[in-house]
Amino acid sequence: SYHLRRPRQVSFPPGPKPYPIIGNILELPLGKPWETYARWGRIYGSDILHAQALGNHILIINSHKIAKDLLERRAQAYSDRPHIPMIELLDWQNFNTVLMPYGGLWRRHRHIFQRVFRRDIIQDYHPILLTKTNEFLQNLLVNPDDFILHCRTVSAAIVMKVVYNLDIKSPDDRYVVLAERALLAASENLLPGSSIVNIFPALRHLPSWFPGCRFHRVAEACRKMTLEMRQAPSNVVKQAVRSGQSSSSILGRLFEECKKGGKPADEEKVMIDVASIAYAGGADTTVSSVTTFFLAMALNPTVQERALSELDRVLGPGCLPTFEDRASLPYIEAIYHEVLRWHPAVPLCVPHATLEDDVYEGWTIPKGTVVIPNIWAMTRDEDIFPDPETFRPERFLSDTAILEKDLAYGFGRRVCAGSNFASATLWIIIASVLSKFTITRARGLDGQEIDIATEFTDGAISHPKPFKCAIQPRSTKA
Ligand code: HEM
Repeated sequence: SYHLRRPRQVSFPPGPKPYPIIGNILELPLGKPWETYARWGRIYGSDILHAQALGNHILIINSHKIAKDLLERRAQAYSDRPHIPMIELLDWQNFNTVLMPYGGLWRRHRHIFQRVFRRDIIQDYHPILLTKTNEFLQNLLVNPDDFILHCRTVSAAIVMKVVYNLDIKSPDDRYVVLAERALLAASENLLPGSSIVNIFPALRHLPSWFPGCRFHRVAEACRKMTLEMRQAPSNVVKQAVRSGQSSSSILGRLFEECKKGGKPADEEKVMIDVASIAYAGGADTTVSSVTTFFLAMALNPTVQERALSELDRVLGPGCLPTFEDRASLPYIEAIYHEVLRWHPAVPLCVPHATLEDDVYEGWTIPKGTVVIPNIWAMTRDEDIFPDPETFRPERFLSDTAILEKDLAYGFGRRVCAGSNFASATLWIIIASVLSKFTITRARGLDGQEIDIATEFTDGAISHPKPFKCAIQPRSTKA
C-alpha cells in the first residue's frame, strides 16, 4: 500500500542552503530583490529556485518558459495566492481581487472585471481616455516641470472617471486622497518593508505583527480607511443612479443591472469592491509605466525621431492620434511593448501559491508553496531580448519576440484583470505625447545637459526615481 512504500525522494530546486528553522530568511533581499533572484539563477545555474523561510517554501521562477509550464499549463494548481495572516486580520482577502484566495468569490470578481474590461468593451471608454489625455497634454504644456505629478493625475483621473464618473483634477482630490491613504496604510501595516516582505510580511517583522493591542488598533484604523475608500465614491454613484444619470459609469451600469434582480444578495457589495480594486490595481501601475515612458524618451532621442516620423507620415504633422490609428502605427505600438519590457511596473509579479503537491522536472513543489514569477528577470533573457538594458522598440517589430510580449501583466488565471484597459490608456498617452512634445534631457543654469540616472524604486510597484527632463511642444501650433 501507499504507506508501506519508501517515501518518495524529495528534492527541491537549487537555491541558497537553508539554515535550521529560519531557512533563508537572512538571505532574502530587501533592495531590488528581482536582481538578487536573477543573480541566484546564475549562481545556482537554474531558472527555477527554491528558498525556505520559517517553514514556508518559496519558488522563484526566472524564465518565461517555466512560468508558462507551471502558471499556465498547470493553472489549476498554481492560481492561489499566499495566505498571509495579516491580510486576513484586515479582512482584505474578502474584497481585494488581487490578494484573494482562488475560489468562488475570486471567480465572481474576475467575471465582473472580464465583463467591464473585455477587449471589445474598452472602446466604450475611448471618449473618456481621449478627454483625460487631452487634459494631461494641457498640464504638460502649462507646467512641464511637474510632469510626474501630471502622470499621477492622469492615471487617477482616467480610472475614477471610467469607474465612478468622477472628475479628478489633481492627486489632492478627496477621492484620490481617500484611496491613496487606505492603500498606503495597508502597504505600511499589512505589507511592511519593500521587498520579499511585501509578499510575505511574516518573514521579517515577526515580532511586530504578532497580534498585540497595538496591532489591533492599527488594523482597525486600516479597516476603516479601506471601507471609506470603497464607500465614498460608490455613494456618489448610488446618488446618481437614483436621479437617473447612472449609465455614465461602470459602477452605475452595474448597479442598474443589480436593480433588475436575479443576483446574489451580496452582489452590490461585490460590485463596489471590484470598482475600488480597479483603482487600487490600476492607478499606481499606470503611473509607473507612464513615468517609465518619459524616462525612456529623455534617454533615447533616436527612438523619438523614428516615432515622430511615423506619426507625421501616418497622421500628418501635429495631428493628434485616435484609437482608429492604432493599427497603422506599428512603431508606437512597439514603444508601448518596450516600455512594459524595459521596466515592468510589478517586477516580481504578484506571488502565486500552489493548491496541491506537484513535481516539475523531478523537483518537488509542495502544496502551499509561494511562487514568485520574476518578470524582471524574464524581460532580461538575452536569448529573447538581446542587449536587454537598451530601450529598443525595434525588437518588437520582428516576429522573434512576439510571443514574449507584455510579460508585465503576469500569467495564467491570475493574469492582470485590467490589461486591455491599461493597454488602451498607455497607448493613447504615449501616442498623444509624442505627437505634441519633444522630451529631452533638461539643461542646468549653465546650459549643460543634466545627467539622468536610470534608477527605479524598490517595492511591489516600482517607479523610476524622480528625474528632470525638458518637455517642449513640437511647434507653437501644438
Ligand atoms: C501598466 C499597468 C498594469 C500592470 C503592469 C499590471 C500588472 C499586473 C500584474 C503583474 C498582476 C499579477 C498577475 C499575476 O499574478 O500573474 C496584476 C493583477 C491584477 N491587475 Fe493589473 N496591471 C496594470 C494595470 C491594471 C489596471 C488598469 C487594472 C484595473 C482596471 C488592473 C487590475 C488588476 C487586478 C484586479 C489584478 C488581480 C488579478 C487576480 O489576482 O486574479 N491592473 N496586474
